[in-house]
Amino acid sequence: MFLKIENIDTYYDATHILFGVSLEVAQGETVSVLGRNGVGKTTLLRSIIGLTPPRRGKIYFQDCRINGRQPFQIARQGVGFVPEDRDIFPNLTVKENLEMGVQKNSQRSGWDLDKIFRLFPILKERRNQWGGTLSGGEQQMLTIARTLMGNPSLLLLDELSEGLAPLVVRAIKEQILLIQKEGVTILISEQDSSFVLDVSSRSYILEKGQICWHGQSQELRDDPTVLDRYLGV
Ligand SMILES: Nc1ncnc2c1ncn2[C@@H]1O[C@H](COP(=O)(O)OP(=O)(O)OP(=O)(O)O)[C@@H](O)[C@H]1O
Repeated sequence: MFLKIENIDTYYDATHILFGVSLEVAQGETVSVLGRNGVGKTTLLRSIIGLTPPRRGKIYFQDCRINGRQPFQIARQGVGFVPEDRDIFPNLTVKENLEMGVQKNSQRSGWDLDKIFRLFPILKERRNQWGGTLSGGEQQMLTIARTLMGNPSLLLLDELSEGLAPLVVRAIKEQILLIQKEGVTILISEQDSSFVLDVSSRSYILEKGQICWHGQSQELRDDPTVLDRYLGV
């Protein structure tokens, strides 16, 4: 299995957040993690990248045990994390921000400035502007693009659509579909199911730090009662 999470428990100090979470993502697949505010979606992604390592359980990436390794080591192995808070450098230009994403000595290749600019034409237009002058949606695209410059084979996307206008969300959705076509495996956390059910083949629903449902995204699209129950939409 490409990514395999076995029975993890994650804490912030004494606060127990994830309870025996297990999840799998196959190579080339896009999987979504859905759940209301505060159920532990971000914590799950932070557990994988090693920012908040689980205290119990195991995480395997490409059959290597990664929990216990440092975030930079996990990133070097090919896991890219796009955090919720659009973590760009405001005082660097768009092009410089992208260059910061390059991982030297990486065995993986595929993404360069030309390819990124084909996927995100707006970033090409803005390439000499300061990162801080971009709109929220453009900053979100820049964060995704910078992470792609590190040639991740697994991309962790945390609540991309938060606070963005529907038109921007639609553009980002199209970009995710193109990133999938490049063979990147994606795990995406979202509160807004309408956005992710169209891009993911399978979904997991988190409630109070536990997986309470998993199955085909199609099932959630066809039967809104499950979403009603767990997401209250
Ligand atoms: N650094 C921290 N220290 C203590 N508790 C935290 C910390 N970060 C998050 N939490 C708590 O952990 C729980 C899970 O938070 P998490 O951010 O993983 O949820 P989420 O599902 O991603 O929700 P959101 O939509 O708010 O990001 C919440 O109750 C939150 O208050």
